[in-house]
Amino acid sequence: MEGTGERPISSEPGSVVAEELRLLARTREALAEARGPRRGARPDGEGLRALRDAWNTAGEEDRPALLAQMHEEQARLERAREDRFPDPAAPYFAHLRVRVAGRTRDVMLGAAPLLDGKRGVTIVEWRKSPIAEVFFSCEEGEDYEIEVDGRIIEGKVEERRLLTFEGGALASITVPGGVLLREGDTWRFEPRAWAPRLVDPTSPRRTPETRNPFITLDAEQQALVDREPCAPLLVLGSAGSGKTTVALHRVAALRRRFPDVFPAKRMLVLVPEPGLRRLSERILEGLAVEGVLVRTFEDWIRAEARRVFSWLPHHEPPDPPFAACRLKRHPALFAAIDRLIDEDTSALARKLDRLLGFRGALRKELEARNEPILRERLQAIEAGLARETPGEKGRLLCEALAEEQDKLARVRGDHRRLVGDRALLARAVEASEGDLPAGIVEQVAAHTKQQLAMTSEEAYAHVDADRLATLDGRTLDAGTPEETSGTVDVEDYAILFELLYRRTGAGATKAGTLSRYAHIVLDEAQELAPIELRVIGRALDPQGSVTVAGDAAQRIDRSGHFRSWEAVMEALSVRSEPAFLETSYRSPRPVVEFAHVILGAEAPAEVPRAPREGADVLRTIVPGEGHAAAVLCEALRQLRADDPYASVAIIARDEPSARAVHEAVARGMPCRLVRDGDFSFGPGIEVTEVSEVKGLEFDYVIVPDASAKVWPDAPDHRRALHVAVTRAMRRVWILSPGEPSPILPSQ
Ligand SMILES: Nc1ncnc2c1ncn2[C@@H]1O[C@H](COP(=O)(O)OP(=O)(O)OP(=O)(O)O)[C@@H](O)[C@H]1O
Repeated sequence: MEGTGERPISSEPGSVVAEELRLLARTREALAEARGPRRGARPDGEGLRALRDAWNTAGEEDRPALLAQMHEEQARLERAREDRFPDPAAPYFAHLRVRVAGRTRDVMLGAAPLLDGKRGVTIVEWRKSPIAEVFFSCEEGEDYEIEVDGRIIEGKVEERRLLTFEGGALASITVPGGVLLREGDTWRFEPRAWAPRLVDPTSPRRTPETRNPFITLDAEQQALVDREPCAPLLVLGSAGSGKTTVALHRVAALRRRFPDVFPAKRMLVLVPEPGLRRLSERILEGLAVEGVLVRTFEDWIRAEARRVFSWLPHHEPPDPPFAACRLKRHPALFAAIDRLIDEDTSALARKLDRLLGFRGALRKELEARNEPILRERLQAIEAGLARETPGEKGRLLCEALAEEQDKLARVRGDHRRLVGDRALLARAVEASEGDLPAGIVEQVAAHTKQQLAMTSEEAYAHVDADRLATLDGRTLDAGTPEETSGTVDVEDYAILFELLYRRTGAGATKAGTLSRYAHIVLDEAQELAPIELRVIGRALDPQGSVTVAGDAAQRIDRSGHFRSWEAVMEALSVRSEPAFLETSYRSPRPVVEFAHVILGAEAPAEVPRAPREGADVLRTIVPGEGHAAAVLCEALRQLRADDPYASVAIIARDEPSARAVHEAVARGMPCRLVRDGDFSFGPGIEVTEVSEVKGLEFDYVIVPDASAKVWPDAPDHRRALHVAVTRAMRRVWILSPGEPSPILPSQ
């Protein structure tokens, strides 16, 4: 890029404004020229040229169709050209002035690039360009090095400014020590920093030693831990009130006091996410408990199902439809299972009726013709009917069932029918009383059909294996809709156990048995569906006990099947009055109060007690994602200096948002994108999504995407935001790029 040839900007506000306005004017000129006349875009596409040629040689009858195609192509080209240009109303959001090889250069950062050497205008894409990284990672006056096309380029940052626009006009410019704000035709200087100072001034800095402090349980918690070993325990309470702590301390206490009744191998801790699995393992380790199995529910039931139903396919679909997950976990599926079993039983009853009718006919026949073969048949039937159990019908039914002793094959057939038979699926929809949409039947049936279809490897089993090998070593169906073939959904495992139980009254097949435990901890139990809870209940020894911990306000499972805690305990086949923990230990008072308001109508009547004071929740609104990235990097850089051993979680709404934020922040500083619970539980910056952080905690929590678009006002978004902010042990920062989420309390 060429230098502007202008004097470096002085700190005098007028000259800064004048220079930015000049740059803007030049940019708009460059933009107008680059975009060209709006109508009649140049026919620069190959496709359009080909269509024009075809038009010249086409007969009259083909021309209308060709014309339509040409219009379409033209529109496509125009769209493509439009998309590549910056928005004239706000063409960039940042200005970087660097000195490279003795020359000064101005680089603007925006969503779309623009280059006009003649006018000295360079706008780079902030997400991709190497020079944009300098803006995010360096202070004014710092030297930098970047790699461009394999070459190292060195330079020095001279100026770094963030800009905002309102109604197409420049509205603010950051300058050292503050910001210049336009007010009508004049500009005013306001002393304030770009980004808020996140450090919590009320707590001492973290040191490596201040992690994992030893906890003394309060009297209420201790009483729960000391409960009768065989009594079930339901422990409820708001976020951070110590539910996990109590559940795991109870495991330690049972191990310590009754090692023979509760051997480690016969104790199971089930959690919803891998992050909480790892944290629970660490806490148990801290309590000197070894050998207790800690699993996510999915991992546990997958392993159980694969052992008991050895014929199961080995793969789960990479991207299963939400409809299947929703219906398969819905309590209304029980109605479909009932019908499936009933239909089968009535088929057997019909068979029996025929048999009884046959006996009557045989008797009459024998009276008429006294033939030995008829006598033998009648004797055989009567012998069968006369065996000692109450009621002929019931006995015959049992016999008929016993005939089909291969229960395994039966469960397999039942399962295929249940998830593939439209009439049975429709029964579930009907039983849901409007909760499940009618269209879900078709979606699930189609998904099942695809799952039962042969994979390409099976279909082409007769072809040489090396001819079937793909270049990237993946399966033939990978990345195609056929990759669902030959798979089983994770939700099917609980259904299979339910069917097995209905058929056999037990959880065993020839291949294996559902494991049994002397004690099971169920953490974040609000996330489990009744059909899943029933399997867990059956995995409990008859004398075994269970600790259930949860908080209905934190349920973020998208399929939303939680009804009540009574229903949870009933599905587990245990009874216990709930115990409530009243004190929020994790977060300071301002965070607890903020999180309470976020819940809206679902908030409990009382704000949880929070004995610890702390810093206010910070809130920042910026015009867009580019600004958000710049402000985030600035604030994090400062936080790293202020509290270097702190753990910082940037918690986005979902995975795509977490990826985008990570990509942006990683331009400015080291940070990790965390998936599958791979948290460090130590100092550093980690970017993740809400569903990953259930049950976890971090010193600082940043919600980086708190806009109306990403967090609309709906109960599930409210609960998810509540979960995100209640992870904070010190401070919360809510950053809204664009219009803030309506969930946020008014300031
Ligand atoms: N009696 C106590 N005194 C001090 N700190 C405690 C006490 N009980 C629990 N804590 C701490 O409070 C934090 C939250 O505890 P825990 O994770 O058990 O809460 P939770 O109710 O399971 O939270 P969530 O619902 O968010 O999963 C932890 O850091 C824990 O060490």
